[in-house]
Amino acid sequence: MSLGDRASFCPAPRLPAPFRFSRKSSGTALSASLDGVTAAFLVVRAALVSQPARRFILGICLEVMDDEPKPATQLHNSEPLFSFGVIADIQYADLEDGYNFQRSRRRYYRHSLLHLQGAIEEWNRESTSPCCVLQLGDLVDGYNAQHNTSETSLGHVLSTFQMLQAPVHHVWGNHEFYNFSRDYLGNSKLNTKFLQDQIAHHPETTPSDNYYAYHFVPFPKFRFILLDGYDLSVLGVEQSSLKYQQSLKMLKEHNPNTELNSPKGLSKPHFVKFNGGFSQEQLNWLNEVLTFSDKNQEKVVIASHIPVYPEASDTVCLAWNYEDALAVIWSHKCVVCFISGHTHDGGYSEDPCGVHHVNIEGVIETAPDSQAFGTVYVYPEKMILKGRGRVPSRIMNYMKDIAFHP
Ligand SMILES: Nc1ccn([C@@H]2O[C@H](COP(=O)(O)OP(=O)(O)OC[C@H](O)CO)[C@@H](O)[C@H]2O)c(=O)n1
Repeated sequence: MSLGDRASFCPAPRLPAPFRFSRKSSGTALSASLDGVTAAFLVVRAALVSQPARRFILGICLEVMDDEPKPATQLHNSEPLFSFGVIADIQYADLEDGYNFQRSRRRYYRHSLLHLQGAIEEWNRESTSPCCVLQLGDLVDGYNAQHNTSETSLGHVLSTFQMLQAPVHHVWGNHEFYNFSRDYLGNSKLNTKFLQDQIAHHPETTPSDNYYAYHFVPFPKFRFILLDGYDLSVLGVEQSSLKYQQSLKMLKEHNPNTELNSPKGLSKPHFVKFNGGFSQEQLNWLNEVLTFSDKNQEKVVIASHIPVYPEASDTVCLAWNYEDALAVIWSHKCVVCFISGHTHDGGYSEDPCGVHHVNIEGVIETAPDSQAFGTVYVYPEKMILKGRGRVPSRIMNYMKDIAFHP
C-alpha cells in the first residue's frame, strides 16, 4: 500500500498515549494560548522534525482541537455547495416501548417511525434540498423476527421513506441480519447499490459482490463511500459458508463467553456477535477508491453502521478489525469524515490525522418530544453538521493544506 501525505505525520492505528485525546479534555494553559494558525503551523512542522519532537508537537496540537458541539449561532451563513441528511438506528417495530439490554435506556419502537416521518418532512422543507440521505443501518428492530413482522415493518418504513424527495442510501446494520438473510437483503429495496457511480478505466474501484459496499459522487469532487461492517460476521450468512466459519473462528479467538453477544471479561470487548468486521478484500477495494480520490483531489465521506474510532464510540460498539480500517483511511489524505450509528448514544472525535468521526444518536432511544437526525452542509473548506434534537451540531474543517478548490 502506498502511503499518502497524511501518513507522513499520522501515528500507527494503535494509538500511543500521547496521541489519545478525549471529548472531555479541557486543554492546558499552554494550549489555550495557541490559536488555529499556530496549531496548523505546528502540524506542518511536526511532519518535518524528528519522531520524538513530532509526537510532542502533535500532542500540543491535539489539545487545541476543539471537540465540543457547536451552537447554531456559530454555523456558516453563506450558501453551501450541497447538503445531505443523516439518520441512524430507527429500529422500528409495532411494539410497546422497551429497554436496551442493560435496561438503562428506553426504546421507543413505535414512535421511531414518527421520528423518521418528522425528519423527512424537515428535509423536504429545506430551502436547498439535500442531495441524498444516508440511512446508517438498523432500520427495523430484531424483535420483528420473533413476532413474524419483519417484512410488514420493513414495508412501513420503506413507504415512509417514499415521502422523501431525495434518494436514500441504505447501510446495513446488525438488526437487518436479525430479520433477513444477506441474500434476501441483496434482492430487497435495502440494496441501494444501483445508485453507485463507476470510475471509467479504473476497474479496481468497482466493488465485488462479496460484500455490500459502493461509492458515488453527489457533487463534483466529493465522493461518498458506503462500507459493509458485517462483511465478516456470523449474522445473516449460511453456517456452511467459508465466511461464517472464518468469522466464527475470529470471534471465538477473542471471546470465550458462552453468550457471544456478551463482552463480559473481554480484553477486547468489541469482539461480540452483534458487531462485525471488514474483509481484506473490502479493505483493498477501499484503498483503491481512496487512492483514486487522492489523485483526483476529492473529498471523501465514509458511512458505516459500526464506528471505527474508539474515542467517538464506547469500548464495545467498534468494528472487530477497526485498526485495519483506520490504517487504510489514515494512509490517504482525502477522507473528511467517517459517519456511523450503532451506539445509540452518539459520539464525536477528530482523530490525529484530521478525520472527523461522527457517531449519530439513535432514533430508537430518542424520546417522542425530541428528535435525532441531521443535515450536513458542504462548503469549500469545511462540512457543518446541523443536528436536530439530541444530535449535536459540529463543524468539520478540512485539513488546512488541502482545502477543496473548485
Ligand atoms: N451486554 C450485552 C449487550 C447485548 N446483548 C445482546 O446482544 C444483542 C444485541 O443487542 P442490542 O442492544 O439489541 O443491539 P443494538 O444494535 O440495538 O445496540 C447496540 C448497542 O447495544 C447499543 O449500545 C441482543 O440480543 C442483546 O440481548 C448481550 O447479550 N449482552
